Amino acid sequence: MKKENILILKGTIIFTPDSAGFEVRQDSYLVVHNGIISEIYKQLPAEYAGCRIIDHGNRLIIPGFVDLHTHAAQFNQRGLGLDLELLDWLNEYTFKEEAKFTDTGYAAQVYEAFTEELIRQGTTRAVLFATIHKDSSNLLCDILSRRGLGAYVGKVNMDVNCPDFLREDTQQSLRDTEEFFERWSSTSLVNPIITPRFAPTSTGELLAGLGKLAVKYNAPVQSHLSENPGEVKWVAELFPDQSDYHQVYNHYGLFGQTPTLMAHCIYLTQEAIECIKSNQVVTVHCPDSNINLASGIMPVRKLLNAAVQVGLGSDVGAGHSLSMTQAMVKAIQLSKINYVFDHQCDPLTLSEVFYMATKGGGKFFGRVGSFEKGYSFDALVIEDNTEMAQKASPVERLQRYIYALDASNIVARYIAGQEIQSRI
Ligand SMILES: O=c1[nH]c(=O)c2nc[nH]c2[nH]1
Repeated sequence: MKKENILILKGTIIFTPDSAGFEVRQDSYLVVHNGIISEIYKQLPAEYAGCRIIDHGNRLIIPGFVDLHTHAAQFNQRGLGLDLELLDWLNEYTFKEEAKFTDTGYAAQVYEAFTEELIRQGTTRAVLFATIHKDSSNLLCDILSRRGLGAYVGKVNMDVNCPDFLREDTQQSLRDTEEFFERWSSTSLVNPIITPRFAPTSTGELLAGLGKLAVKYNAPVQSHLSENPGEVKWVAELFPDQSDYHQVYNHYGLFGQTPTLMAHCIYLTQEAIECIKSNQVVTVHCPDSNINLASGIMPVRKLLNAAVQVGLGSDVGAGHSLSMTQAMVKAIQLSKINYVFDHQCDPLTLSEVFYMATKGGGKFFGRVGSFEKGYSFDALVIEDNTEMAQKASPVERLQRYIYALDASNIVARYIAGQEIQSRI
C-alpha cells in the first residue's frame, strides 16, 4: 500500500459495534487504507513508520452521523406552522414552499445552505426528499456530490390529492423519475431513491409504476407511514381494498421488496409490525417532528423488542433542526415520557440512540457508521477541552457533547476517508 493512501488519526476513539454499549479505545491510532478502516492500534506497528499521522491528542473521534429522513426542500420553512397537525401543515405551509422549487435559482440557494448545515452539524450520510421537480432534484445531487457528502436523494412523486401546482401527470412523473435514476444510479456517494411522498398523494397507477422502477433499478424506496391519526383514517378511505396502511405500499412492491425506509411508524397494528419485520423494512424515528406536529410517540422499544430496525431522522422542516445530537436527546426524552405511562417500555439508552444515529442507520448505506475493519472512514473529531473533560470518562465526555455541547465542538469531518470542510 502506498503511504499516500494511508491516513492515521490518533485520539480517543469511541463507537458502537452494537447497541448494547460503547467500544472505547483511548490514546489509540485509527488506520485507514484508501478510505476504509483497517485497524485500531494502541502501539502503531513499524510498517506505518513515515506515514502521515494526525495527532488529535485527547480529542474524541466518533463515527459521522447518519440522518435517515429529512426534507432538503423544507430547509427554509424550519420553525413555521408548527402549531398545526400534519395535514394542515402540509396544505398551509409545505406544499406552498415546495412549489418554489420550479425555480432552480431558488433551489440552488436553499440546497447550498441546507448542505452547508448538514456538514456543520456533523451529518456525513443522509437520506433526503427533494421535491417533484427533476431539475432542482438534479441540482441537489450536484451540490451534495461537489461537497463530498454521502446521500440518497428522492425526486418526490405526487399525482393526486395535492394542489394543482404540485400535481404531476402520472406518466410524466414516472418518466422524470427514470431519467433521474439514469443520471444518478452509478455515481459513488450520491444515489437516487424511489420516493412516493405518501399513500394519500399517490394513485395506484403511480405506485405500480414506481414498484416496477424499483425492481428495474434494484432501487431503494422511502416514504412516510402511519404518522398521524387523521392521515391513517384518510388512507383507509382512499384504499378500501387494502387491510392496513402498510399494505398499500406492500401491494405495489414498495415495502421491503428492495431496501426500504419508512418514516414515523407511530400508529402500527401488530400485523404491520410483523410485516415490517419479515420484509426487513427499516423504520425511522423522527422525534423532533413527532413532537412539533403533535403526531405521537413512535413505539421504539416495542419495535426493537420485535427485532425491527430503527434509525433516526431529523425530518426538517417538521423537525426544526438538522442536529442529530438533538435527535438523539429527544429520542431518549420521548422514551422516558413513554416509560412514565408504560413501565413495560424501558427508556432508550445513550448507546442505543448513538447506534441508531451511526451504525444502525449506516447499514442502509453499506458498511457505514462504525470503526470496525472494512467500514468506510466517516468520522467526526470532537474538541471538548474543558475542566470537566479532564476528569470525565470518554463515555461521559461523549454524553456531555451530545446533550450540552454543539456543532461548534466538531473540529474535523471525514467522509469515505476524505476530509470535508465546513465553511463556517
Ligand atoms: O413529516 C412529514 N413531512 C412531510 O413533508 C410529509 N409528507 C407526507 N407526510 C409527511 N410527513
